[in-house]
Amino acid sequence: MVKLIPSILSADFFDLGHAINELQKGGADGIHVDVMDGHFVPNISMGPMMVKSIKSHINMFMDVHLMIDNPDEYIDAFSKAGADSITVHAEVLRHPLRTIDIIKRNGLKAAIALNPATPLSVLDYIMDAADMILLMTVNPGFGGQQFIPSMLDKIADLKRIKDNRGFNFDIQIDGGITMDNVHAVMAAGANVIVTGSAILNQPDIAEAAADFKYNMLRGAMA
Ligand SMILES: O=C(CO)[C@H](O)[C@H](O)COP(=O)(O)O
Repeated sequence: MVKLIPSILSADFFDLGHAINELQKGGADGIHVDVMDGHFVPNISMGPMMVKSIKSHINMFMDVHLMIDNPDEYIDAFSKAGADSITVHAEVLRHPLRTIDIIKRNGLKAAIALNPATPLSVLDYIMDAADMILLMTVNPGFGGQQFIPSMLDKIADLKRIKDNRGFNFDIQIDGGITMDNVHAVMAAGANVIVTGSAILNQPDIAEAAADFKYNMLRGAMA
C-alpha cells in the first residue's frame, strides 16, 4: 500500500493549522514532523510542544522524524505529545536495537533513517526489528532541495534485500520528491512518500495533496 505523508517543514508556520487541515482534506495519510536540533543537521525546527498542539486539534497519523543527536532522551516526550511513529537516524545510535525497543515499548511504530551517504550495510542486523526504513534522498536539514539521483539505486537495493530476506518493513523516502520523480521512486520500491515543498508551496494545498496522491495511486497501478 502506498502512502502520502507530507512534511510540514515547508508550511507557513503562521498558518500551520490551516495547512494541516488542507492536507487532511486532500487525503494525506498522515503528517511528517521534521525535528531538527541544530547539531545533527544545520537547522532548528520544532519539538514535542508542536506535536502536542497539532494532535490536540486534529486526528492524523503523526510521523515524527528526529534529526537530532541523543534521540533516546526525547522518545518519551514525543510519545506523550502524541507521536504515532518515531524515526531515528542510524548515524547517531549507539545501541540501535535498544532504541527501537524503547520506541516500541511506548506503543509506537519504530523507524530507522539513513542519510544519503550512509550505506545500507549498517542495517544488516537491525532491519528485521524496524517497522519502517527511511532513506533520505537529500542531505537532511532543509526543505526544497533537489533529489539525489543515485538514491534510486539505493531504494532498489533496499527493496531487493527486503524481498530476499522476507521482511515487511515500509520503505519511506524523503527529500526532493515531486510529481515528476515520484513514479520512479515507487517503481524502485518506496511505498511511503514524504514530500514538502511540492505540496505545501502550492496556493491550494488540499488540491495539491489530492493531485499528488492521485498521481501516486496511478503510478502504483501502472
Ligand atoms: O526532512 C526533510 C529535510 O531534512 C524534509 O522532510 C524534506 O526535505 C521534505 O521537503 P522537500 O519535499 O521540499 O524536499
